[in-house]
Amino acid sequence: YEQEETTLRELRLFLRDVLNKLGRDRKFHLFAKPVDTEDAPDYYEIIKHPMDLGTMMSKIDLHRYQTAKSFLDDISRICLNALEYNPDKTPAGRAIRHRACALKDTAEAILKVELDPEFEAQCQELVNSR
Ligand SMILES: O=C(C1CCC1)N1C[C@@H]2C[C@H]3C[C@@H](O)[C@@H](O)[C@]2(C1)O3
Repeated sequence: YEQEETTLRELRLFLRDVLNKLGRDRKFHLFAKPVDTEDAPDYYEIIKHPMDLGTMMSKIDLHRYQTAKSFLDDISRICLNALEYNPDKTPAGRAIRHRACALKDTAEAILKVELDPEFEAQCQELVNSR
């Protein structure tokens, strides 16, 4: 049991570090907090599964991520929502779409370099065993 808690603690530390790296990049600031309906009144009519980097940090602390894959799934959700809501028809929409793709690619690139596949496999085994 202790070994399992040690593994999950290490995962939380790793994921906070990844989020901090993404949060330091100014071009990802628009993904930092939930979309404000003041700015986009129809946003939550269109986007049914909103996600943002601040919510992800809370989810880490709530022990909502048992694997790095589930963390990446939420990053992909942020990207998908941005592509869905922001059409490729205006410079503003294109800029958001570009940054959404950069967010996803950057997160995947960090994990490719910093995440040990063995460690991720150990996390997945933990999920399977529970
Ligand atoms: O999709 C997003 C965010 C980017 C990733 C989440 N928004 C929808 C609105 C449209 C556009 C301009 C502002 O109205 C601002 O509120 C938003 C925020 O950007």
